[in-house]
Amino acid sequence: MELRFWQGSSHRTWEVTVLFIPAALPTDAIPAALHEVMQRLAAVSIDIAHRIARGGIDEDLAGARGVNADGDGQKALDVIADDAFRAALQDTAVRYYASEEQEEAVELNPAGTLALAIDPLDGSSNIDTNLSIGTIFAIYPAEETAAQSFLRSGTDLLAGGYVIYGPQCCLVVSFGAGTLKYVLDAATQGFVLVDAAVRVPPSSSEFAINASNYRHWPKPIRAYIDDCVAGTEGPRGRNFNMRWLASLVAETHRIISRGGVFLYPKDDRKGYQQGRLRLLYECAPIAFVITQAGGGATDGENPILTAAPAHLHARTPFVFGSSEKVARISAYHDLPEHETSALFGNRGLFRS
Ligand SMILES: O=P(O)(O)OC[C@H]1O[C@](O)(COP(=O)(O)O)[C@@H](O)[C@@H]1O
Ligand SMILES: [Mg+2]
Ligand SMILES: [Mg+2]
Repeated sequence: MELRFWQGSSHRTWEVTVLFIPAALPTDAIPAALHEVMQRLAAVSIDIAHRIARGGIDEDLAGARGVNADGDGQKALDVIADDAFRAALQDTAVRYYASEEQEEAVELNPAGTLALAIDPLDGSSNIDTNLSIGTIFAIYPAEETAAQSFLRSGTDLLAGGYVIYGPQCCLVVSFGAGTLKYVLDAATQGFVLVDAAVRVPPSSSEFAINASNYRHWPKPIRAYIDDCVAGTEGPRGRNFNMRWLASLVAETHRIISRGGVFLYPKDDRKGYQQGRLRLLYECAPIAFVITQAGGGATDGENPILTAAPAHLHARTPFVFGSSEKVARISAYHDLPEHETSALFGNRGLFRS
């Protein structure tokens, strides 16, 4: 079945076509109130996976477009994905749709009971590099206004998840009772549930951070990374490995698969006082998936899931991954300042 939508706004009007595969996602493990919405999300993401695989053949998905509400440059696929999800959710139970690519939330169905927040395309800087990119989504109960629906803590989430467009296309989602992993079967063009109880390994030797910002980080973050980099010669007494993909979904998927920790701290660059990642569209749903899989997710000090965004595009420092590593990074934040200033040696963490 092919669904066609006309998508219009002050600066763009075009047709959005989604090849809608009715049984894109088995719904046995999904709460009934979310069946239709999850089916639509799955159908659109299968379509996006196809377009990514054909990128450069008949369209340039990485071409520059406008600038979004946050001042980030948009690429063609950012806009295509946003339009496709919004159009496909129009006649569903979604009352409010809030997207990283749009300044305000839009009301899709005044009678709807759900509010959906989305990062339609995460990791945009990798669209033309053939590395994994993704979509992140969060579903809340709809309240009277969009603000009431979205400016709340992640503890109210009905669902949080992501789709990764990589060598495999996977959907990883939690409905509040554990984390589920589905893999797209290329033969049937449907997702197959492959793990109904995803668990993040509690410990690991890998950390992920954009180390080019080292000089801008707060002291506890520098101290933690200093101690990892010092390896066997430092206070941790063992070696670590570093990864940085610049694609939050891809980092999440690696951590879900084999553990590790991801850090995007606040730093002293202009515009990064609260880090880079958005609480509503990125951090809350990823934190939901990770904590439901036994991992940890904080802003360095406090749980991400207890924080409510002050506005739709609010950012937050973000640390998540294996529970032991997230707890250790929180402990670095509790050290007295003189201990995070010193290189190696005498941190209270290592005296006992
Ligand atoms: O380029 P930086 O500063 O390392 O930031 C990388 C981060 O930015 C992001 O690309 C932000 O997401 P968008 O691509 O949706 O804007 C994350 O996926 C990634 O973790
Ligand atoms: Mg993103
Ligand atoms: Mg994005």
